[in-house]
Amino acid sequence: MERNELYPVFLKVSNLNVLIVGGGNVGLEKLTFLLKSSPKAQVQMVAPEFLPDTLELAEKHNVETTKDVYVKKYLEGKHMVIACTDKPEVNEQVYHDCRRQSKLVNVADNPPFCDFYMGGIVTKGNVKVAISTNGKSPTTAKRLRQFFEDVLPENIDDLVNNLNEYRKTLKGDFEQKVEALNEFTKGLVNKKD
Ligand SMILES: C[C@@]1(CC(=O)O)C2=NC(=C\c3[nH]c(c(CCC(=O)O)c3CC(=O)O)Cc3[nH]c(c(CC(=O)O)c3CCC(=O)O)/C=C3\N/C(=C\2)[C@@H](CCC(=O)O)[C@]3(C)CC(=O)O)/[C@H]1CCC(=O)O
Ligand SMILES: NC(=O)c1ccc[n+]([C@@H]2O[C@H](COP(=O)([O-])OP(=O)(O)OC[C@H]3O[C@@H](n4cnc5c(N)ncnc54)[C@H](O)[C@@H]3O)[C@@H](O)[C@H]2O)c1
Repeated sequence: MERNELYPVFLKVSNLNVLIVGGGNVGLEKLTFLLKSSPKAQVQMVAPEFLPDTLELAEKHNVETTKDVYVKKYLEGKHMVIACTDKPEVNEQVYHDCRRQSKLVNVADNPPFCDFYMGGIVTKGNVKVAISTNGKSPTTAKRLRQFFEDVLPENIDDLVNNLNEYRKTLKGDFEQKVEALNEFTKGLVNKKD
């Protein structure tokens, strides 16, 4: 069986500068999911035309919208870039410019031109589950997201907060704490270890 070898990370996009090149349907979709997870993400968008919905969402979240065609100067100071124009040659230019400057780049909907993929994301309080199908089926990622939104209990955040409090009350060295926390939570899984 083929195996997903991508390495997931949880980015603090409120500390990172993100550039979205393109302001159409796909730009709106990427911005929507980014802000849904990270409402304080630092984002700039550049495109000659923006959809009214994009402008409205951008304004709500202090996203800078720049009416211009893409040129390399917009990469300055950016940590990661998403390209989603309707011009494949522009998207590829963004990809190559970013690679040359060691910036992480995603050409939306174009897996070979992605250093990273956006995932399906479920958030319940402090708990976040990110889903990837290795770029093979975004529809499956969406359906799995909906499935986990349904099955993850709303009170999962209570467990996290209670364990955080319990951890603070524990005495002893790191290993003793780990042992106590594992003993306390072993009923959550069936495996005996
Ligand atoms: C998860 C999600 C996050 C997000 O967008 O933030 C996401 N796509 C979502 C939805 C979605 N996108 C598309 C459809 C239409 C149905 C379909 O084609 O399946 C649907 C479903 C729908 O809308 O119902 C079109 C599409 N997308 C890609 C291709 C190219 C290809 O597959 O080759 C095509 C075809 C374009 C064409 O035909 O030309 C590629 C990518 N889309 C990814 C992410 C990355 C892989 C994630 C993974 O590993 O699974 C990857 C590789 C790159 C990237 O964009 O990062 C978000 C669900 C959010 C949610 O609901 O929770
Ligand atoms: N809409 C979808 O759901 C969908 C699904 C799959 C694939 N696609 C593909 O993704 C691409 C984008 O789709 P869309 O629906 O967002 O298109 P769109 O026409 O709604 O938006 C394109 C955006 O790119 C901008 N743009 C054009 N030239 C630019 C440049 N030189 N620099 C910066 N921005 C520039 C435009 O101003 C506009 O904001 C298309 O190639 C489309 O075929 C779209």
